[in-house]
Amino acid sequence: MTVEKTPLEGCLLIKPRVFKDERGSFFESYNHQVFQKETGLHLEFIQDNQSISQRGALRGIHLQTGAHAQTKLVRVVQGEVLDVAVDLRKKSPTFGKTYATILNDENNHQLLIPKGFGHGFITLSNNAIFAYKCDNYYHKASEAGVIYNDPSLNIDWMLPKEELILSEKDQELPSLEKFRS
Ligand SMILES: Cc1cn([C@H]2C[C@H](O)[C@@H](COP(=O)(O)OP(=O)(O)O[C@H]3O[C@H](C)C(=O)[C@H](O)[C@H]3O)O2)c(=O)[nH]c1=O
Repeated sequence: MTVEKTPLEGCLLIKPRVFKDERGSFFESYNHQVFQKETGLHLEFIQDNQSISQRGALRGIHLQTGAHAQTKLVRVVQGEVLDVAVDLRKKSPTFGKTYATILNDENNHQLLIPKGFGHGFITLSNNAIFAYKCDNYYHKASEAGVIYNDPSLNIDWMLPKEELILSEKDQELPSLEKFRS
């Protein structure tokens, strides 16, 4: 696997080595030893999540705060999403800055979303199976987030507004400014 830095400190783009033959393809979606060696990070992922979304479904921008903050290693098992990491670390020089990349079942790319980052994605394929590893357990009371279309984030979600499908919760998330205050 190769590991590429992004403009946001700690947010890494990970490209696994894919073996293809006449039957199809194979790759190690996670190897603890290789991950530690290539990233230099000593993380212990303790919860795996999976969500299935239809085209236009936009989940985010979410994070857990404080002692329950999570590092996430995210990927697409099937389909395609635009995945977005938002630096919400209040003392970071890149606070409010975003990094977006296409994750799909062709490139098999993964994104490492550090603690303190907001995370969201929009589903671009008819359906998408999204899987990710977390280094801290779900803790509802620690959930926070920022509204997906905050103008100061300037995220191009690629689909027209009328195609977007959001949860009630996500439609009521605060602005970046409110999150920061
Ligand atoms: C995240 C989570 C949720 N749940 C329950 C809570 C709700 O009853 C139901 C759906 O939760 P929610 O609507 O928050 O799911 P998503 O919108 O996919 O949330 C995720 O979306 C973005 C992209 C993220 O990065 C986060 O991991 C996570 O916030 O699953 C659990 O039981 N455990 C969990 O770890």
